[in-house]
Order: sequence, then C-alpha cells, then structure tokens
Amino acid sequence: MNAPLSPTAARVDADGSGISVEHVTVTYRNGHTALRDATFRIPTGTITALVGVNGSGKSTLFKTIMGFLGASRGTVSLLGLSVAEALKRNVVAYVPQAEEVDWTFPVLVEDVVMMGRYGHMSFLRIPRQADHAAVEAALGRVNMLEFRKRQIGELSGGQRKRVFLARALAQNARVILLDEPFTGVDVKTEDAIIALLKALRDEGRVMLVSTHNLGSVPEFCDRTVLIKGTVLAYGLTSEIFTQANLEQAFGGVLRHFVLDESHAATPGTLGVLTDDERPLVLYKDRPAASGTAGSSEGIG
Ligand SMILES: Nc1ncnc2c1ncn2[C@@H]1O[C@H](COP(=O)(O)OP(=O)(O)OP(=O)(O)O)[C@@H](O)[C@H]1O
Repeated sequence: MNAPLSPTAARVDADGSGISVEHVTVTYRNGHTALRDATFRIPTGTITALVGVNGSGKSTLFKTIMGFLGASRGTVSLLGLSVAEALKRNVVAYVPQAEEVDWTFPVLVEDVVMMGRYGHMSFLRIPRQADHAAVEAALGRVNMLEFRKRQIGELSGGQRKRVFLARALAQNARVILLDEPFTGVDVKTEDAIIALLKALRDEGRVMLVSTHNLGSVPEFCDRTVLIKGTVLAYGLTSEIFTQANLEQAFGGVLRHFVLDESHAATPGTLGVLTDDERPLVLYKDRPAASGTAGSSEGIG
C-alpha cells in the first residue's frame, strides 16, 4: 500500500534539524492505521505546508508530533529532541482548528495567552513579571492588545486564530504546528498571519501548516509535505508542487481547469488546480507564484 517517495524527496537535503519524522506508523485503537511508514525532514527556519485531502492523516500527524498519540513504529524528533523531551522543554506549540476549542468556556483573551507560559511557571502557576511581559509582547505581535480583556467566545474567527498564535508566541515555541490557520479568515488577516509566520521563520523557528488553500502555499511555504495515509513526497514547494504530485495526493478531488491557450505564446504551459478557495496556477508545471518564500533557504 505504501506509495513510494517521489524522486524529488530523495534529492532534497536530509536536514531534519527542525522536525524529523522517520518511518512513523500510527494505528488508532479501533485498528485503523491512519499513517503508515511516514518519513520527512524539515530544517529550522522554514515554513512547511502539510497538504492532503480530508482524512489523509494531517491531524493524526499533528497529534503524533504533539505526543497526544503514540506511534506504533518509527520516531519523531523535534530540534533533535524526543517528543517527550521537547514537550518538557516547551519547544513545541499547537494552534488548533476552531472546531477543537470550546468557545463557550468563560476565559479572557489574556488568560488563553498566559496558558502558553504555564510550562515556564512553577506548579502553583503564579505568573511573574516576565510572564505578563511575554503575554503583552505576544498580544502586541498579533495586533490583539486591545482585546485582551474580552471573552474568547466574543471574538471573530480571525481574531481567535491570532489569540492562539499569541499563546504559541508567549510560550516562545520554536516548533509551531498550525492546523488550517486560514479557515474562516479574511484576506487581510490571512496576509497579516502570513507576514507574522515569515518573521517567525526568519527567527529560525520551524512551522508546519496544514492548509487547503493550494494557491497560497507557494506564496509563503518554502517546503511542502504531501500526505495521503503516508508521505507521498516532501521537499521544496517549487519542486513538490507539480501537477503529477498533486493529482496523486488529491486524486479526483482536485479540479483541473485547462485554459483556452490557443492565444498563448507557449501553449501547454499554463494550468490551474484547485480544491477549494484559492486556485494554484502552474506555469510550465511549476507554481507560478513560487520564489517569494524561497529566500529562507539556508537559514538555520
Ligand atoms: N480517533 C480515531 N479513531 C479511529 N480512526 C480515526 C480517528 N481519528 C481519525 N481517524 C481516521 O484516520 C484517518 C485520518 O484522519 P485525520 O483526522 O488525521 O485526517 P485529516 O487529514 O486531518 O482530515 P481533515 O482534512 O478532514 O481534517 C481518517 O480515515 C479518519 O477517519
């Protein structure tokens, strides 16, 4: 059943200094194996897209990296540490999908962000000046300071995402996992989140971002992991985002528009792939918008 890694994956550098997943298999209690022999490596100082259809194993992978689920085979390491050690040292944070959070729970925005500091506190969890300062700085960075006294349930979808990102920043996480950060977010907020992620990348952090917005991946993700029950391919987005790879990952789910190219200078060079919101434009079988995130190559 295991699809072979694409030749691209074999050529990519093997630096797993950020996230390293080696031959990981995860089986749920009911016997369902959601991930089989998954392998990829991501250096620090990068933003990597995690791309796959519904049910392909993205959340399973996140939960495994966060230590919520155990792998029956294989190993995960974060910044060279085991998952248990990474959790102990507070280096990894998870920004959840909106559906995973109980928004009726009465808690203030600043309290949610303070949760990111728990691992830095003694077991009594009494915040010190440094903790308050970290919360303030994190809220400032996501432009949410004025909402600090609001109940979390009284925020818009985009504001909620920013609060959970602030929690990861207050924690000073070096590895940040983001589950569908752009769902229900307007274009302006999406741009603001992307700008922030790029700044975090340039600080040497590593981010793994699951998204269905294929069109925005080449804009801000220097690397991509394609997943479908296993890792189909991983490496530089500019090399991974080919029509053949995407069709393997998405099967019939992906819509492929063939434009009328009869008037184009070089017919056969332009294609548009989409699964929902943002279409991906391929020019000569490569992302048309690629290159903006590639500047991070060599960082870390
Ligand atoms: N608790 C569970 N017990 C058994 N099987 C599960 C459980 N959670 C998920 N699965 C199955 O594992 C597979 C992968 O699910 P997962 O949630 O990781 O997919 P996903 O890529 O995150 O999907 P989506 O894009 O819809 O969020 C699916 O077939 C799903 O039905």
